[in-house]
Amino acid sequence: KLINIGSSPTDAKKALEHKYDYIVVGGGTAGLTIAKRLSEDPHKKVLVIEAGGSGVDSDLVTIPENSFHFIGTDIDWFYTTSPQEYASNLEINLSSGKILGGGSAVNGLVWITGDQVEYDAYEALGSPGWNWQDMHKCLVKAERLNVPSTELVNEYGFVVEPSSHGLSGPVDISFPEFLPLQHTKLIDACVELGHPFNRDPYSGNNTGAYYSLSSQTTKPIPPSRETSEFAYLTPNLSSSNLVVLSNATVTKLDTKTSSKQLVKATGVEFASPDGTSYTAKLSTKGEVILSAGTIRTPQLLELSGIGDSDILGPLGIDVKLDLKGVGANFEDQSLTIITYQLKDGYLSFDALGYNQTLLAEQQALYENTGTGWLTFAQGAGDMSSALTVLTSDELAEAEQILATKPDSISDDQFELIKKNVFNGSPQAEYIIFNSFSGGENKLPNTSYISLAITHLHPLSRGSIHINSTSIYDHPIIDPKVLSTEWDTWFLAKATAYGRKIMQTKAFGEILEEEEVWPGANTTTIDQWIDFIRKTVNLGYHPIGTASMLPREKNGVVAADLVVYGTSNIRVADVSIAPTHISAHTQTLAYTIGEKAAAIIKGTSC
Ligand SMILES: Cc1cc2nc3c(=O)[nH]c(=O)nc-3n(C[C@H](O)[C@H](O)[C@H](O)COP(=O)(O)OP(=O)(O)OC[C@H]3O[C@@H](n4cnc5c(N)ncnc54)[C@H](O)[C@@H]3O)c2cc1C
Repeated sequence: KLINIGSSPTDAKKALEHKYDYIVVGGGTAGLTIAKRLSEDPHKKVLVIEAGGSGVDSDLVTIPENSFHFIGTDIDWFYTTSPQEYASNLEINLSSGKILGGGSAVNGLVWITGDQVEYDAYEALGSPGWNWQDMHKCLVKAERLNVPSTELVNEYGFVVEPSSHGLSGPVDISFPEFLPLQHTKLIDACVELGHPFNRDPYSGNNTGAYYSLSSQTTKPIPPSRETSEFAYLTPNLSSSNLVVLSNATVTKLDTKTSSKQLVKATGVEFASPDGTSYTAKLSTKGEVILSAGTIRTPQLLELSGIGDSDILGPLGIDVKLDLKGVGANFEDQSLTIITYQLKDGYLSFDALGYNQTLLAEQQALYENTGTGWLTFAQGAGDMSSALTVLTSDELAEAEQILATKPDSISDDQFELIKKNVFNGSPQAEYIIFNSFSGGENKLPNTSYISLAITHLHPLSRGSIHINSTSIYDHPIIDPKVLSTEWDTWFLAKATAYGRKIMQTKAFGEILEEEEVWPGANTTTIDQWIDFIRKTVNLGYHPIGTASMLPREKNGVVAADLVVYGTSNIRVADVSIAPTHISAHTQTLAYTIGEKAAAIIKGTSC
């Protein structure tokens, strides 16, 4: 049952007369996954409390090409970082979905998994059962692969290995019905430069150029973005033991300390949009599952008195549990953009802004036939290892830089990442943004494209901590982006290599020769570093603030996802990921949701 507490407070009050076996805080990607799976036991009552509303009737959500259009709207938490000391004091946008489905309702729809060694690292860092094999099974359980039609295969050359995917899970994944020429050119360009073409990047080896699936449906027409709401909640609205309260913002957990000196949650406090306070209660053996995402999960723990006493004490918060790792070990990938103008006769999505006839045509095509530009999702990319991006001289320089561990990161995380830099697993991702996505002096009525370059495994680690006792104040988000020599040097080199990709014969057919951004004057490593320090972005893939690590290594949860020092509080969202994967993170969120449910039920995926 879905109850909007803003419009149906009476129904909400009635639902709150019950005690729940599980209260899931946050109905986002992982949260709705775990809630649905837990509710499969008809004897368990499950309550989800979500700050946002439903995305069912929102074009911003359902139309695939609208991803990123949510930024600044009322379905965006609209965070920015604190001024970044090593990046020209930039306050970098880190928008996040405030809606049922969370990130899955607003993201870029890219559906991709990382390299096997990156998942195995979770186990190596101290969490038995968290490895590629087990985690991949959980992802497969979530997936419903739509095998591409012969027409799509013939038109774009899409390849997919069904054996790497689930065919009957709740989450529809498909190739987009339309892939712009500039995206297929990325694959041609990378192959021209000698990168491998990877037929099955979902096998645990994702290195090379590849076609990527996206989280969208194929039927009915028109295709829709797939979200955790549409996949896990909408088909199960009639389940009597699954209640979802929307437009309800959790303010803190109610806890007591048990005789064993463990903190025990007894319920959850939350508020409706008009400020009315409510309490949801747990049954005696009940559990709270925090799935509020990397930014809000540590905030809620801290507001509930669980966190670093040096941070909570000065704010006057009663410290229930001194847990230093809460909000620490925060990591995001870092991203730069270079921009080129398309030759006359070629169009990018910029044209939807200056050509109203084209926009109307594409809207009609989408509505009537389910094809065309509005079905767009990435569809193509390249994961490059350091061995591809760097010359042999540069690899020698990389060894020198990595001879010293920066203070930001733990010994074992550093050693794992360093090993992977030289063993050929991906360190940089290249994807096309099909519009003018970075730069100055944009000409009217002109189509551009940008190349987005992502450093997948930075060594910088930052933090997310509260600075007030109110849930409504954003926490301080400090990724410490580019704070290590490696992060700065490698991103600069990877960005310079991006220019090589854009200067291939493949792209020469469709791009004007002159680079629009940063432009031909940027050539030396110092100039590239200057460029990235002035323009760096984050990957919108924040992780790590409730890390699944040993407690003494800034861990917050153990392998069973129970918060250290508590008896019935678990975390299940991407904040538990201790280090990054070479991928976008929605597959990780669904994996965590499925695996967390299996752990709680005492089964496996
Ligand atoms: C702009 C953008 C683009 C992205 N692009 C891609 C992509 O193309 N491919 C990909 O794989 N990944 C992408 N990602 C990342 C991916 O979507 C996220 O990593 C993933 O969805 C996170 O899942 P989660 O369950 O950890 O958190 P979320 O899905 O963010 O869920 C957290 C939920 O908790 C709710 N919540 C928070 N605080 C409270 C509170 N106090 N009370 C009640 N509810 C609360 C939120 O509203 C939200 O619904 C993108 C993310 C963004 C923001």
